Amino acid sequence: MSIEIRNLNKTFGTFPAVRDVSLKIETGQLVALLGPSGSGKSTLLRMIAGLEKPDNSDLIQPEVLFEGVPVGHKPVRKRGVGFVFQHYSLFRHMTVFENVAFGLRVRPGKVRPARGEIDKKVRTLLELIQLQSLAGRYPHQLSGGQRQRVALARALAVEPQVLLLDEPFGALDAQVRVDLRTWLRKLHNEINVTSVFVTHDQEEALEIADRVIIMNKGRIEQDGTPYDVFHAPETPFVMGFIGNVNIFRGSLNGSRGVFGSLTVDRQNFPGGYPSMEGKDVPAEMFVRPHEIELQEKVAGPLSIPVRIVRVQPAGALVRIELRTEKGEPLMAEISHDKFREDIFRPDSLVFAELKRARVFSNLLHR
Ligand SMILES: Nc1ncnc2c1ncn2[C@@H]1O[C@H](COP(=O)(O)OP(=O)(O)OP(=O)(O)O)[C@@H](O)[C@H]1O
Repeated sequence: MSIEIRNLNKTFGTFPAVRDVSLKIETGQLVALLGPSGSGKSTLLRMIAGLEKPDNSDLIQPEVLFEGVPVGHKPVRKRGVGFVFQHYSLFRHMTVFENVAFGLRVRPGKVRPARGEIDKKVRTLLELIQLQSLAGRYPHQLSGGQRQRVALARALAVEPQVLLLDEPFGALDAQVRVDLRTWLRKLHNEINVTSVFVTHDQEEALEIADRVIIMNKGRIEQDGTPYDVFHAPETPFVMGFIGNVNIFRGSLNGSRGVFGSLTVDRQNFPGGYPSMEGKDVPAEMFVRPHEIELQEKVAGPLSIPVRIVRVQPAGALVRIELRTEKGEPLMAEISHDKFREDIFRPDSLVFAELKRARVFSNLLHR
């Protein structure tokens, strides 16, 4: 089922938690709402669910449509939505099996499946979440990750048209989160229910979502594939929020930018550069650590002399902490192969060549 929302706003008192959000989600997509704490993700999700009413006035007429049909007037239980929350409380006095069966058993007589059918369905779901062998256990006899899987099976039992997940793995420890997100992606490939999940964990969003919607201060900053938001960030906020980044503050004078001791020219700039006229326009240059190459000699116009402060070789890439002549910190990441080739000793002087950088003018994006 597709989801479309138009002109959603939500103000709490005078505080605008969600501002003018419109978007369309295709059937079967797995979409992540990603943003820092307080950016409005949960509020947006709750409005899609019907748990929160969007602002409505003569000027703003919000709409939530499922498969093109407005559902704004429908209460939560009639929207065909399945939920999984961070602290989803399973019924403590019910077994795993009974928890999953619950939503079907409480259906009114006319639409309640027969007992045998419910049993069959629950068994299929337990198989799907790979907990068949724990059907008779009670929630307190499960790990946190197992409990969240049961919560998901319980949400799926009533065959929701849309699945909404609010930080579903937020309360779990790091390794369990990693396992569960791989598992959730696989599960989604099998069942293909249109799903929206809220997270503040960028790795989680980039790894499992088809599409990532980045929110900041109640607005959508960027809406794109994981590849796009990582490699082609459209705003300084997205550039700084996704992945690690070095930021150089400076200014633009037409086609020339000055960032500390570095002067760059739009003509031979390896990355995005805003085209704008004007003098001394405040700007920021963003460089990812893996887009810096370290050399013994100066190499090209985007080469800065730096001193090595510290080397952290424990990881997929070697992280090298640097300091510019002006004392500004800079972080580079190089491969272990490269690290073996050259001599990178703390305190030695090398040149950091910016292989790719992106300039954003503060005026254009604020
Ligand atoms: N019922 C409420 N009453 C007043 N303010 C609220 C209410 N619900 C949310 N807010 C405020 O709205 C803003 C957005 O909250 P929301 O929970 O949507 O953010 P979020 O991006 O999901 O954050 P988090 O990741 O911390 O859950 C926050 O500043 C929050 O304090």
